Amino acid sequence: MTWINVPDGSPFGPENLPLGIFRAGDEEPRMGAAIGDQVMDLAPVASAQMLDGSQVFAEPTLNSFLALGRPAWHATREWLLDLVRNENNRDAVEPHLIPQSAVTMLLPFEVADYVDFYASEQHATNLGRLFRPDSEPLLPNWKHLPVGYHGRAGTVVTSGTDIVRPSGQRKAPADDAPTYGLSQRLDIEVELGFVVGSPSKLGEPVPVDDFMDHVYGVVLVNDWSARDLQAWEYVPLGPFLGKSFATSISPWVVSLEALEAAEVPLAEQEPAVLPYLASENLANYDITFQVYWNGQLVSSPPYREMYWSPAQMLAHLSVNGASVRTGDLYASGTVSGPEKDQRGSFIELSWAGREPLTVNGEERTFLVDGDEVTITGSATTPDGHRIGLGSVTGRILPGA
Ligand SMILES: O=C(O)/C=C/C(=O)CC(=O)CC(=O)O
Ligand SMILES: [Ca+2]
Ligand SMILES: [Mg+2]
Repeated sequence: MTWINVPDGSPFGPENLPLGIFRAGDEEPRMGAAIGDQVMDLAPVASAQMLDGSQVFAEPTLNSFLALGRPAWHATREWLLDLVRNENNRDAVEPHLIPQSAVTMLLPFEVADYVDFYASEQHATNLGRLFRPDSEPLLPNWKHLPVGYHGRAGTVVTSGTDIVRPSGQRKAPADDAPTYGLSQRLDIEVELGFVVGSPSKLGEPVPVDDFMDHVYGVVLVNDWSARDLQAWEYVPLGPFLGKSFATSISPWVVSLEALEAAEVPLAEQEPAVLPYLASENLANYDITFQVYWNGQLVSSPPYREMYWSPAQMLAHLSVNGASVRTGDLYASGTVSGPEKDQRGSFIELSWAGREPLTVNGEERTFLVDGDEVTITGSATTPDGHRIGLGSVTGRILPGA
């Protein structure tokens, strides 16, 4: 409950309170919390209350806040919950509520390192069938470790950024030689991204049970993928230019504390994992995404079906002693469920172009210039409230 007007069905009810960076007019960008259709401007509220460390709310990225760690994240959440629940705060807060329509949302944090996993069994099986039709779809390592690769942090962009169609080398199996040109198989990947707050030390793996100490929250991710570039370049070192041209994230970072109400146990893993990946407390999130292609709903991938938990991903990416930094982003990998209308990429939805979709009356396989894709996602908790992640959107511009 809250004294603030929150429209029915809003992704940003009073239990959620995600954080982001907004710009109002020509003022300096700073931190805000989403509540209903409004942004709470945190810096003036915190400084009027002489809150300890209130200067972090005036910064143009979340990084300083993220570096504070779990006790401070928790205290901030308690403070925000009290602000929105307790009507005594109305006079202090109301002047600092700004309509979201009046602000521009920016990239919420400076991305340190970016890692992309491959944690959906359905997606990995589908892509195995499409990319490697003559072998077993799941490679022998897949159920022993969360497969991933290091991506390009500098090309992570915020929702609303236009995506220029990339060029590169392509060679279909039937072609004699590679050619250079614009990607003809531009695709999306629906993913959940985990945002690291507290760093770890070089040489010290992060134990699987320490996930909550390091990860602050989540964002929506669209890992744009040029399938023709990818198919030719990826053996044996994995994705490179087919993925690195742009990755879009949503502007609001939803805290793990808010998402806790939507936790579900991880499904049993068979074969059993090695001890550094094992824990009694492995959880997943009951989040459902929606994919809109030029406004038409084409898929609803379910996160709860993911094979690897985010805690296992963090334990694995640091097990060799690699440290994590404030602002690291690691993405789950494409989220695909068992049903056709739960697939998280167009290569799967159109079965590599062989089974076109009908989008607003037109046949579609991969993205054409001018197309716009919007991904939304939310969890409904057992007590019936909704924790929304907002949306991430991007439009394809012609390449040069
Ligand atoms: O199976 C492959 O060769 C590669 C598949 C992907 O596109 C990898 C990827 O980006 C990971 C993911 O999003 O699940
Ligand atoms: Ca991906
Ligand atoms: Mg990408």
